[in-house]
Amino acid sequence: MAGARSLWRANGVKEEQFGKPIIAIVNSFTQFVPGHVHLHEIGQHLKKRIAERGCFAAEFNTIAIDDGIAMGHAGMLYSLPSRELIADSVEYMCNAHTVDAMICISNCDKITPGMLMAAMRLNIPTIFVSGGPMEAGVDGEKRYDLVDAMVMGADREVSDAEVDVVERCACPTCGSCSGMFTANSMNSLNEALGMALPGNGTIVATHANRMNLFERAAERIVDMTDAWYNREDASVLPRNIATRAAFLNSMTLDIAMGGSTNTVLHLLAIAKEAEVDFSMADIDALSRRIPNLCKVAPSSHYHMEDVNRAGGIMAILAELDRAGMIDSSVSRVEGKTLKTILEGWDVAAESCNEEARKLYLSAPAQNGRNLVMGSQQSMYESADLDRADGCIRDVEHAYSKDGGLAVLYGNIALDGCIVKTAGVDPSIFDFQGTAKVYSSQEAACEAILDGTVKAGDVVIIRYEGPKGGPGMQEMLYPTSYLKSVHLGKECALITDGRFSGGTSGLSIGHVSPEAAAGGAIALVQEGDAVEINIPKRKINVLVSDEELSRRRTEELEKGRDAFSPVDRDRHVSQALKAYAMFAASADKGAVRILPESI
Ligand SMILES: CC(C)(O)[C@@H](O)C(=O)O
Ligand SMILES: [Mg+2]
Repeated sequence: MAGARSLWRANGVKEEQFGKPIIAIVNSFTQFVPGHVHLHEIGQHLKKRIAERGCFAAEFNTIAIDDGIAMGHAGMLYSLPSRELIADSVEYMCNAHTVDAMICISNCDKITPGMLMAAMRLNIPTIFVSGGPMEAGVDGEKRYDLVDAMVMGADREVSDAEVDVVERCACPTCGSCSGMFTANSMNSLNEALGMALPGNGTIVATHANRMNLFERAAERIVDMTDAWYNREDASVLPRNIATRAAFLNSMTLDIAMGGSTNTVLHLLAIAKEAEVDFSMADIDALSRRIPNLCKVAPSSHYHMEDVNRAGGIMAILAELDRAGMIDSSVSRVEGKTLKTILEGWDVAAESCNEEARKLYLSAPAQNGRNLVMGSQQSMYESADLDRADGCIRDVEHAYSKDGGLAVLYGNIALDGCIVKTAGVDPSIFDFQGTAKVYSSQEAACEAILDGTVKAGDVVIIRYEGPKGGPGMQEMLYPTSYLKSVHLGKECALITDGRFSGGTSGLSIGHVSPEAAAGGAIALVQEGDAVEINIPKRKINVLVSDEELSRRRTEELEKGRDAFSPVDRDRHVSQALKAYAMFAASADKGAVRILPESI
């Protein structure tokens, strides 16, 4: 292979680096996404650190889509499919160049899951480190985030001048938007899965300790390659870290935090790549026994920086561990069990180490616009260790005994659907209303804003699933608009599409099978009564089985046009059609399923 070696020399490989593992720095830097805007130089910085340890590292980039910018127009069709594109491109680059290990620099919504899917597929030593959360926006005593800007922007009772103030302050720094939105949910889950170091989900992007985290991850990946390639220690491989027990831990954390509903989709997809048996039935079972220990925006006034001050993800895992709700014998990227890591990193434990105590005091600078990673060193004066009334609660003082997510089943969701109960007012846990049916997000938004949707309605948005959209749009606008018109507690919304982590209210998504795959959500008619009962995990359109099957026969008589929207004019590109052709419904993670013959 003299040719390849010659080219590696031209890439900068030194004589002494031949024969040693090649480590890919899989970066997701882009200037289109504030969560990634600060990642330009970090890749090269890590390359130097890895070289100091004797290995050759080479950087490549993945794409990254900003859901908040893509939202509300046709751009959102591309967001979820970009996850598969990211996974594929990492596989292409790594396999084409026979990469031995990866350090994955992710952050926003689809990048962490896309890279995790690739890590499970490739099963080479891999460590993740995310770009970190954005600081919350500050206006006097008030804290704002992106979702506040969206909701207030459409609220007729909020003046343009007020909206302008919030728009300018809601997203002050680099990093992933500051609430428990999808990016932060995934980066927190990744910490619980064992693929990222403590602090990954919660240290703000601007803090010097975020830079330290990157450096520690670079050190660790060199040790991980040594463990696997020189000592045959397989415990550092992704599939030996992300085991079924680890997936259950990760989902448990999500339920305890009331994370974004997108995590369900992504964990199912990642588990499929890892060939781990993990399904909606597991999520359903967990949601019935895991309490809600932490509420973050949009479900409370707390932001990720407050979770960090309370001890971050390790503190929540430790509370869950004390109650016997997770399996802490799983191994992690540190090469240690979760139990061992919790001993050193749980701020509520006496055994907590000094490094951890300092890390969890990392604070936002609250100094206005700052796009530079690791550029400030503000520290909280004290930690939030109030487990009865603080940001993180112990099991005894849980926000609710039931977790923050629930899987509902019924005649319009035979394979299930998802609701973030942490964001639903308990007064509407049991809700019955009248269906108003729309075949696109746009049509539903119009109806909400022009007053067609009234108190007591159940807004059904169908043909927005993985196949039907295609791309399973994230619909923060209709759910935010319901709040803007003050119907947040008076209406429900049901869709085969999905939501942003910023969504709260009685918003039920991921209805499976989706309308375009023949799901009964396609058979709901305007004026039908719909019942939703969260404690009983039920969702039904109140028409008889005979009537539903009569409607199904009528739909099928349309032949080629059956189970497709009649009144929608939407341009779908070739690229999206290719995804739609293979996309499974949300209960399978919206992954592409190839025909068995291929
Ligand atoms: C733009 C948001 C809030 O990040 C959204 O994309 C999410 O999924 O949470
Ligand atoms: Mg999103």
